[in-house]
Amino acid sequence: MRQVSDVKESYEIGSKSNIDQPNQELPEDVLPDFRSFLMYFHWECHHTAETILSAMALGIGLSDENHFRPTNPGHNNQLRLLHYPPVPVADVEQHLSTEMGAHSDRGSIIMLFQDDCGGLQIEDPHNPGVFINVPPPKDEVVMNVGDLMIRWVNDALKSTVHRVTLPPKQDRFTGDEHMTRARYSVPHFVSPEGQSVVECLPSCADEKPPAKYKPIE
Ligand SMILES: O=C(O)CCC(=O)C(=O)O
Ligand SMILES: [Fe+2]
Repeated sequence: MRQVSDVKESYEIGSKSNIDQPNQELPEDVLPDFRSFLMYFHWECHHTAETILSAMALGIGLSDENHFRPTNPGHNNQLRLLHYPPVPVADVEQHLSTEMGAHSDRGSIIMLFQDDCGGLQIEDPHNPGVFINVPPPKDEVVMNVGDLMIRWVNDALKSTVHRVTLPPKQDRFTGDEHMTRARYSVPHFVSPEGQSVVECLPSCADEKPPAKYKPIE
């Protein structure tokens, strides 16, 4: 079997109340204000996520727009800083390395901030195996539905399979060595509390379609 390596570096932080995954703090004198800014940004992202979750609750027909708040209070969220360092374009074209392989994210919803490099793709839900470019929107956030949310809503929403690959051809490399440009992205993963039971919402299941997934904790 040929090994395909994912080439990236990441740093993650979450709520200080998450004692199962304590933050690995950088010393304050190494990057002054880094910690406090990241904590501020983490909670700003969560507040925006709460608004999105409220819109989703109304969109799927719940009468309580705050339905997802008690199970998603933010203490199990993760803010991930991602750096995809330059790699030879030929390695990616020959499938010796990839930026990030195809996957769906686990939690409730995911908000993704990215620079202008491009390379993010989603799988066409109607054509498995066919990937579509998601051009980097300026000053916008890309939002994905996570694997736990689809259990709540009984597949009324889909969790998006996505991957990161080479940017479009005209912008694929820099320099004589044909290296990719460094890419930076910041996903914020919103996940339910560890003790929450994720089970099909009554309004999303009747005989047609019945609940497709068992409750999980
Ligand atoms: O870097 C990106 O644009 C996507 C990151 C991602 O999908 C992830 O970290 O799960
Ligand atoms: Fe992802």
